[in-house]
Amino acid sequence: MALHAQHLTAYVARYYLILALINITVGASLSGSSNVLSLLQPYDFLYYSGVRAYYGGEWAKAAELLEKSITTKETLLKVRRQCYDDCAASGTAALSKLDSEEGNTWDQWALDWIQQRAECLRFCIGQSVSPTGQLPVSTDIEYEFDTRNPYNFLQVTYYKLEKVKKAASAAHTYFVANPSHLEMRNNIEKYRRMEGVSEEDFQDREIEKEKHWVSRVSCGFTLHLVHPKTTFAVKTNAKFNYLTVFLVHLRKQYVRILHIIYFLMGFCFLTAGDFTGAVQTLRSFLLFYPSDKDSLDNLQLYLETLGGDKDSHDTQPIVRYISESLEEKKLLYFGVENLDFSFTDPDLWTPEDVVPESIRDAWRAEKEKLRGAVPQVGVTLTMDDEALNGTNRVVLDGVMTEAECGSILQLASVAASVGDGYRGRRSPHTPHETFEGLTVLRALSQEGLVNQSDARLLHELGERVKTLLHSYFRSPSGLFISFTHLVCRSAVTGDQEGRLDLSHPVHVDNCLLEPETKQCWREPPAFTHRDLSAILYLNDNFDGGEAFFTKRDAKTVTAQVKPSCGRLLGFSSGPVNPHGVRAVTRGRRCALALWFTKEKIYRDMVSLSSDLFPRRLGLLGAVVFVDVVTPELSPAGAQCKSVGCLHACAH
Ligand SMILES: O=C(O)CCC(=O)C(=O)O
Ligand SMILES: [Fe+2]
Repeated sequence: MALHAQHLTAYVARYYLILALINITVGASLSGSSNVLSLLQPYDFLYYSGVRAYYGGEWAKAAELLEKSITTKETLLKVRRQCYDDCAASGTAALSKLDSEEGNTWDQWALDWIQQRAECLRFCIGQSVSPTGQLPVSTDIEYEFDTRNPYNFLQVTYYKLEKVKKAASAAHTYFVANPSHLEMRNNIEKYRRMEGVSEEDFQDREIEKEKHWVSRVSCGFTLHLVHPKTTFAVKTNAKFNYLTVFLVHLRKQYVRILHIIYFLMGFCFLTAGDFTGAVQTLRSFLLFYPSDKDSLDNLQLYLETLGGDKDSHDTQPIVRYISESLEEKKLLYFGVENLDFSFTDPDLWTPEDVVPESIRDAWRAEKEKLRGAVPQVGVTLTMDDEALNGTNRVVLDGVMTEAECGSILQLASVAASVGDGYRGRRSPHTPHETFEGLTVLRALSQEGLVNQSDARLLHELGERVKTLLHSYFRSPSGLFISFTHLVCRSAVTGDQEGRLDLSHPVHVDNCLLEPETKQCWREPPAFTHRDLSAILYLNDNFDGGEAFFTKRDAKTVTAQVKPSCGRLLGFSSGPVNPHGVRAVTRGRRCALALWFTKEKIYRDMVSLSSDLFPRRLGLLGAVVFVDVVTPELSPAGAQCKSVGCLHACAH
């Protein structure tokens, strides 16, 4: 448990601070209220106290406090959910006004709705949770609980208390989330051999909570958006428009969210067969992006399906909002042009003719900067789980433009060195194809050779894919880019006759698949930290090369995907998704493979910030040894792919 000694030092200062806070709060509240002690206490405080007892060898106390921290965290979540449900109705009177009110007052009613709901939530949560318990916990604590570290402490604690059944269960719970933890694996083996321990004791205590890890955006009537700093709900009816506009109005970064909302909303309405809703959503989207071709085509299609336009959309308040906003902007730009007034337009949708000609160039440049931050316009869902006949799989189209595919293909031909990424082997998977790979790091380090804006695009694509998959799979925890690899496979001309092999054999991205036993071993040399896989395809001018999924036998094909520019195949990296690539029998197939992790220590430092590229390059020169090897090819212990293991690899 040397690991914890490091963590502990970091906690000490915060621990005393929290302790002081608790004393103050409890002391103060006690004088005013008698039941304050029955309120939920901060679970981080309980955890720190438990860890302290652990290091003091006070095993019974440690067990009690650690358990309490776990149950308190759980209860806190339940309370929040319950309050959220209980408060769903509050403020709806204000909400109903949105439809009937004329003029400018709709945003006040929207604000009213949000405020009433917030007040209801605050009151409701305050009934069960102490004021300090309501404070957000530090990211360290989140990390501890996300990685199930409390169970690591509990395992030893129960062992010391000679409660081996509980120890076995804690060990197993920890191991499920940390399958490469060899020490815990050994411990589990030891527990297995112990008298009084049976197979049923190896219970995953977190299984109920984890079940909700990946769930689809349901097409209910309220869309819950969880932003790192805010949680809010958007009604998927006419009022939806008010809210999004209101949010855009509030903060420009919500523009990013707006795209995702519209994307998901359109999809939701469609799957629910509500074409009127889909038309409304599209119309709203087109107000911001009037020339988005796909949306215009879709609108046409939906209207045909509906048999004409029944609603007069001019009466929609969002239309009024836009026209009023544009009038305001005209005035503001007049001020910028004539009165030495400064105004930064947060909206990407402002039409050019609103901006005076004399400042249009500067305005365009500014807008371009903003545009880089926008994840996606015009992305469509092509295949979901059902179409792909499996679990946690998706195909999205329109993720890249033709021009972007062209830039990355160009980058591949200039910079990719033969065999790079697979230990210099020209043909790591099959002798009938040559293989070229380029890592982001290499792209950046080839200054002069590689156009830096292309290299930057490579990085931005990673962020774009992350945003899309994160929202599609609705992972509550953060996702980090773990590795980005630009890969081209070329058929060797004259060597394709009678070919029966694959371009990439069937494998699972985060464990070692053993088709005979249908087991998948989540252990090195597999890249066990990978949680989500994504392949962003760049071209289709080749023969063969379809990606496919199989059952665990690695033989029974369950779905197939044909690559094309801007098509994104996303799937969870685990054993539900064995996959491979069919032989490329003519031409060159290029794709950007990306892997994402929930584990911060495995994040790709190169991908952290495009702004930091030049500075990081120097820093990261030492990480050039980063090498990509496929799970089935890499020798045991050859993994050194993140700064997390830099120390181990450096010497
Ligand atoms: O290129 C593809 O379609 C899949 C590649 C793949 O599975 C991998 O690199 O792990
Ligand atoms: Fe793969």
